[in-house]
Amino acid sequence: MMLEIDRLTAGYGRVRVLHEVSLSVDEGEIVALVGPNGAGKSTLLRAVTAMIPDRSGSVRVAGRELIGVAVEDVAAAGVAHVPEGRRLFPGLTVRDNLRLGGWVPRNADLGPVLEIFPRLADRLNQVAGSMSGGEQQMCAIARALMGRPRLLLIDELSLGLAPLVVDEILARLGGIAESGTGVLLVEQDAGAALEVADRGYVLELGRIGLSGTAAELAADPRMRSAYLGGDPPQAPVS
Ligand SMILES: Nc1ncnc2c1ncn2[C@@H]1O[C@H](COP(=O)(O)OP(=O)(O)OP(=O)(O)O)[C@@H](O)[C@H]1O
Repeated sequence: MMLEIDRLTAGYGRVRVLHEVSLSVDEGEIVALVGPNGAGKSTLLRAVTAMIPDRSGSVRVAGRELIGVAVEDVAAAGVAHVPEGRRLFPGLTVRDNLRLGGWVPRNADLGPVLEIFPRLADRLNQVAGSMSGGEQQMCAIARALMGRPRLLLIDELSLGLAPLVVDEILARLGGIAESGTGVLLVEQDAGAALEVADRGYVLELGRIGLSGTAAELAADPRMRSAYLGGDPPQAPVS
């Protein structure tokens, strides 16, 4: 397993947000984590990356325990995080944003990430803040890939983007996973996430409510009525 979370409890000070959450992401697998606002999805990503100190349970990446280690050790274990809102350096060029993502910036080879996001190749000298939202999201994911992570955590990829742009970016995740990287995708847009994911989990009030393959979740009546905009299950007509 690339990521194995076992009974993770986490929160902020005395407020517990996650309650004994267990989930996994295999090598080369795309796993969607969906659920309502405030369920704790971003908190789960922050707990994996050691950005919040109040954690218990187990978080293992490629077999290595990350509970109790510091943020820099998380990066060294091969975890990259694309946070909500992208957090690019808007005044720096695309090239410099990408180079900052490499663990050894001076030696960073941009080739592999430009292959995944060719659109960035034409914009290397443009300042990141002047690009479209979709291009900025590509830049944020590309920056995270510069360290050749084993595990890529992406928070709200679709935030503020048009559906067609979201589809274009999501379509690239397959290529990233093909190289063996595990992808954990936190997404408000459950329908779009399940289209590219292999499996998924639904987080509700800090607990896993439902899980299964993407096809199972997409067909689940509760999932359809709550998150996929489908009709609620109908009573049988007598
Ligand atoms: N820094 C913080 N300090 C205290 N409470 C926080 C902090 N960040 C988040 N929370 C609380 O933790 C809970 C879960 O928030 P989180 O952002 O993880 O949810 P989410 O599922 O990602 O929601 P959304 O889809 O709206 O981003 C919320 O009740 C939120 O108010």
